[in-house]
Amino acid sequence: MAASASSAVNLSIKPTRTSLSWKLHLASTSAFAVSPRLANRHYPRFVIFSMGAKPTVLVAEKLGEAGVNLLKEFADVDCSYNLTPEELCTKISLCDALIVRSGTKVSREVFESSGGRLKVVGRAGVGIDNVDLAAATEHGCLVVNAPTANTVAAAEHGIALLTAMSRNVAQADASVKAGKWLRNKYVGVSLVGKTLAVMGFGKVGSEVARRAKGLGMHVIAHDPYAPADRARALGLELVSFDKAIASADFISLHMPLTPATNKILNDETFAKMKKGVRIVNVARGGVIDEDALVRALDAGIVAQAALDVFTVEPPKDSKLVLHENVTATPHLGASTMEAQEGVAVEIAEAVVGALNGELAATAVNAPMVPAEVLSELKPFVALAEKLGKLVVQLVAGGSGVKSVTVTYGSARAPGDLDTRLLRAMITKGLIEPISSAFVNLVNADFTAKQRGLRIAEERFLLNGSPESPLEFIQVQISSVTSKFASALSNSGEIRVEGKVKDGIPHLTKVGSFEVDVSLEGSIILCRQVDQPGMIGKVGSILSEGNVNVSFMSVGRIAPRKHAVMAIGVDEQPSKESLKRIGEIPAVEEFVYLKI
Ligand SMILES: NC(=O)c1ccc[n+]([C@@H]2O[C@H](COP(=O)([O-])OP(=O)(O)OC[C@H]3O[C@@H](n4cnc5c(N)ncnc54)[C@H](O)[C@@H]3O)[C@@H](O)[C@H]2O)c1
Ligand SMILES: O=C(O)[C@H](O)COP(=O)(O)O
Repeated sequence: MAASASSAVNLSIKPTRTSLSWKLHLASTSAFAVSPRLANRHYPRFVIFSMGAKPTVLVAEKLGEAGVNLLKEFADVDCSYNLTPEELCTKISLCDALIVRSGTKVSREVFESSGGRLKVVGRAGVGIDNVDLAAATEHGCLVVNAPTANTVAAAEHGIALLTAMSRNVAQADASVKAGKWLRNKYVGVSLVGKTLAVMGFGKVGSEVARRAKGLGMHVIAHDPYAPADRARALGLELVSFDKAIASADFISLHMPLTPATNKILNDETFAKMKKGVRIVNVARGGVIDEDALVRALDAGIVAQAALDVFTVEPPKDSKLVLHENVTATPHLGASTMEAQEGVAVEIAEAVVGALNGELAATAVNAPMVPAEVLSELKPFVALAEKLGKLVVQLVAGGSGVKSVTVTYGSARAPGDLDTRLLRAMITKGLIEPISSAFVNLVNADFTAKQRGLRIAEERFLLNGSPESPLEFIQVQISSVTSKFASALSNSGEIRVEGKVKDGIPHLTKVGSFEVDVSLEGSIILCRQVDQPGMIGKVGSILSEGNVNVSFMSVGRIAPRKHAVMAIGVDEQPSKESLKRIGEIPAVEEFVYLKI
């Protein structure tokens, strides 16, 4: 894969930020006290941590007690319900995490108002259409949800609405309470033998399908992304959208609200349905054009509708809700005691895990990297960030970094190496030293794109054992000038390469020079005429300046020609020491790099 140029971005070198703010990096220990139950998980941790204080979690909607208790073991928990948007924006700057259900709009303003402190939004449920995901990602805020605990509750509510609607339970109940006895008016329709089209064959849809089959219905499903074998396993057929809506006696909606599903039931699609079709919606109100549904009900195309969800919740002065053939519930799909306890625990664990650095399995806007993959990539993650940091400091001020190529040398088969994490850390290394941006796994790709920085990845397939995921990582920046000309490869790119040795990241190549210096502390790269006494001269200047040398390595093209010396230093040399190194006659160029 070749790197291709994209729009220019001029990155000026600024001092590296000291991180009083949250950091995203791998660490073996946790910054926060964790409940024994959570501490038992042995994941490498992406610590997004503060300075040892307990994090603050704002719970903005009622959450099951078990979840709140779990959060309290780890964080200061502020349960403040029914906040206005303005109150939420004010409070959020004091919070590290926010937990909501579907009733709170987590808008761009919320992320902007957080001043960078908000690091996790937990959605205690499935649908994340009330969270501005793009804004979350841009602000480096992880969004996690609780996708499984309310599935059965939602499916049961779907079935409850289906059966209640077909037998007019709600309308009949209201009439009895009004003192009427209308046995002829409320004659229903049977379900057995009728065709039910399940639209969206995911978690809830498949549970509804299973239950509807138990009621003797003929079930078909439409889902462009569902595997056919999952449908076959339940003994039903996946069909096209048009076939589903045209052949159904009942339609049950179970797809997420996305730009593609927004108002997917509209005048045009209602016109294609069987006259007298009945519709259940426990997904999201927005998948139906509500005005069109009123028209379809009035025209008798739709005989009845049972709705748990609405475009605007709660609906106001809604003709639809008041329609006599509509049964409405106030978004109760997930509202069983069992589901709410389950969701609360599921989201509390996800939020605590995320605050504590684990890559959440239910992350919505970040790659989900399995724990085993994380574990084996851990030393390479550190290498990736350090190489990124190093290479960008080799760029001469004023050169715009546009195009970076990362080459992974590995004996693993292509496709058997998940590089998203490594790419994110290289991006972090490239961007953070030269900007005030905070880059993490969530926003790395976005931040790179926003800066017009294109990062192309290549694989170099090595012979040998694929036991280790990687042999080396090489990072190249093209179309720039370097402040250390020896870092340029023969083809003119700034190039550095590194390996992991005994678990420690090492720099092993600079331009065409082989070196070997551990990437701890900082580094002086120095090009000189290869001659005796050079190591001693540089070493004594550093020791006179009280700078401890941790590592030294010389790479040369041929004896007595040019050599590049890489010196690892524990302390930052003074300007005077650096000046004296530059004045050694055989030294042709040198650079001091912070890592
Ligand atoms: N009423 C409630 O209280 C309640 C409770 C739980 C879930 N929900 C909602 O139910 C919906 C489904 O939840 P889930 O947990 O089953 O989600 P899911 O992700 O498991 O399933 C959604 C399915 O919809 C499919 N889909 C996507 N686009 C589609 C399209 N254009 N046409 C047809 N299918 C499409 C997906 O492939 C997926 O299989 C979500 O909108 C969720 O928010 C509501
Ligand atoms: O998407 C969901 O999980 C459901 O719509 C439930 O929403 P709720 O948590 O607001 O009940």
